Amino acid sequence: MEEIKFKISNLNLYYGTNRVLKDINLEIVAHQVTALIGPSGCGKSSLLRSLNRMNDLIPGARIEGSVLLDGEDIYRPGLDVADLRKRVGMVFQRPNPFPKSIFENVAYGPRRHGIRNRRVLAEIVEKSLREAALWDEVKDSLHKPALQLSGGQQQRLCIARALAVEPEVLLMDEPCSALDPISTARVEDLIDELKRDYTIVIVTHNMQQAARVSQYTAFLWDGTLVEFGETGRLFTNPVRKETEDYITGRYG
Ligand SMILES: Nc1ncnc2c1ncn2[C@@H]1O[C@H](COP(=O)(O)OP(=O)(O)OP(=O)(O)O)[C@@H](O)[C@H]1O
Repeated sequence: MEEIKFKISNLNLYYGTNRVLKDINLEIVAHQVTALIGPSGCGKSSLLRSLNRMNDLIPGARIEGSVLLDGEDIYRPGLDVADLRKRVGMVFQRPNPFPKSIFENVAYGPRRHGIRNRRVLAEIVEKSLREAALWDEVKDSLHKPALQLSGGQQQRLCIARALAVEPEVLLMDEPCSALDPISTARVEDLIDELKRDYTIVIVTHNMQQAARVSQYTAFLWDGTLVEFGETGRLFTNPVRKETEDYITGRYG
């Protein structure tokens, strides 16, 4: 039986009076990649952000319904949001390294969680950079400014930074949209490897990318989850007409 990492039930999200997610019911399978697709403004990023409560940072944002992580409601009163975001890490559209060295970017999270020992930090940095498939390129320049890396390297650095606190889930919001095709291919290969150890949810505008990297796909339209299923099936044999029109490029 597949393990369910997130169980999203009757989720509504409002920004002020604007309801942008409508009665979403969705289960995210552990150790698989789930892609969120749909036209611009349909609520993909909002749904992604509701999985680690990043929407809490938006004034006027409010949710109804529940999101269970390993069976526990992440919106329950008293939940430690910092701890939640340690378990559910995030990588953004544009690589956003800190203006510090490569080493310090990756060591930042572990330091914040109380790790001070230099040798332990160095081990975490190496392990995370290896996992993000960046180690070989930067091992001799760990103290160089991160902002001197190429865009594709910076995005892998941001993935390493997210992995350094040992999350269980990685949320990726269009992680390749600022990358060239070669860097995109590297990040896609990486996503495939990372699913062994992590549960991944990725927002993408690129349907070929969704088809390449994910095992499950959710198609959203105007805040509603129109169709969800195994990626191969959804792309070859969509049940809903809206899905078919979208994936064949008839709109969106
Ligand atoms: N910070 C915010 N404050 C108010 N409304 C917002 C905010 N962020 C998004 N919205 C609105 O919520 C709706 C869903 O936006 P969201 O960014 O989740 O969609 P999306 O599918 O990720 O879009 P895109 O593909 O263009 O990034 C849109 O109508 C958008 O205008």
